[in-house]
Amino acid sequence: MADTRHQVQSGNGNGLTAILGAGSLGRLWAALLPTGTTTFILRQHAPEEHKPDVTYRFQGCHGSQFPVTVPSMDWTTRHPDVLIATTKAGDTLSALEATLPNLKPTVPVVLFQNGMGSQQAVAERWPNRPIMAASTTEGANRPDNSTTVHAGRGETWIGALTPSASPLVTGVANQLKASGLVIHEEPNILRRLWGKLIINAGINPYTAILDCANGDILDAPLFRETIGQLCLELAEVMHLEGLPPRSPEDMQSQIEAVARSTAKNTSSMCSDVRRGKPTEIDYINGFIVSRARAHNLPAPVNQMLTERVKLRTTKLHEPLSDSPGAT
Ligand SMILES: NC(=O)C1=CN([C@@H]2O[C@H](COP(=O)(O)OP(=O)(O)OC[C@H]3O[C@@H](n4cnc5c(N)ncnc54)[C@H](OP(=O)(O)O)[C@@H]3O)[C@@H](O)[C@H]2O)C=CC1
Ligand SMILES: CC(C)(CO)C(=O)C(=O)O
Repeated sequence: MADTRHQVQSGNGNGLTAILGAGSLGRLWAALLPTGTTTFILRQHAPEEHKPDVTYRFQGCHGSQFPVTVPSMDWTTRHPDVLIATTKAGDTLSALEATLPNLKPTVPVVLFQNGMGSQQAVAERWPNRPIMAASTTEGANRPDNSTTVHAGRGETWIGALTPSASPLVTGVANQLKASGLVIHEEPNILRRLWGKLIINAGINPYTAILDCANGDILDAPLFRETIGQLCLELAEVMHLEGLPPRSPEDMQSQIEAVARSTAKNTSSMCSDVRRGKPTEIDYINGFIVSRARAHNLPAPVNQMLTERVKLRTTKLHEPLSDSPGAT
């Protein structure tokens, strides 16, 4: 008899995971899930356009390396049991708009974005679909186009965002556990996402503005002079959003502890700015500003950090006034 423990109840029972977003995190999952059980959903171009396999070298946490080849999705022959969305927060809604018409309405969708706001937008757009969110502390990056590195082992929590997702969380968690990564079912995923949001709000913008590694923010005057007020703003907004009380001092200690324990890391936001990519600031500090505004509350430090990160992204792309050809 077939072992169905790792199969999601609503799917086709083939254990196929479709990954929307063939970036660092998507490639991490594709490398670690069993060979032949993943497929990448690439950007939609012309329907008849041939989409190639995605090939790269994967480097595990302890330096082991192996080649990975993942076929791109062919909707005419393949039907996934789970779709995991590993696009950036700002791309997720439009990527799903293009993809979900192909996906059976009972197939669970798991959102892996950092920050907040994109998950709610997806759950509100498709309230009858089984939508879940995941919060992960795994770390992956791509030093070049053909290499994906598992930079740090972490854990992943998965929980339901829409009512029809609740009975499917165990099946999805079991399917993803075949990767060997640590997965937990999370009954209160929004609380878990807020927990990560606090860390990202207190580290990422500082590293992006100061163009430095996580640990280097700790002695920087910008951080020292504003982190107390930032945590006060976070505590006020979380209180008004009905989350369990957290003291600003406790949040600050946690932010500083993570900055110390990841001292040599380049944060995702600093890395985005350096590469000239859009950042997720609107879903981190920008999200706090918009929730504060909804409660008629000012959030000046979150606002200032959001503006300065945006300025930094724009500035990097402006031609220098003394560059050749500038007018
Ligand atoms: N990397 C990590 O360690 C972690 C990442 N996360 C979160 O996971 C999310 C993804 O991060 P990460 O993998 O680093 O980001 P990447 O930028 O490396 O990957 C995102 C991928 O999505 C692709 N994409 C964008 N739009 C579409 C679309 N419409 N259809 C198909 N593919 C699309 C991008 O393609 P293209 O390059 O062509 O734009 C890119 O390959 C982020 O929200 C991040 O915060 C969370 C925890 C850890
Ligand atoms: C925790 C932290 C800051 C680690 O670098 C992170 O999640 C990120 O870079 O986005």
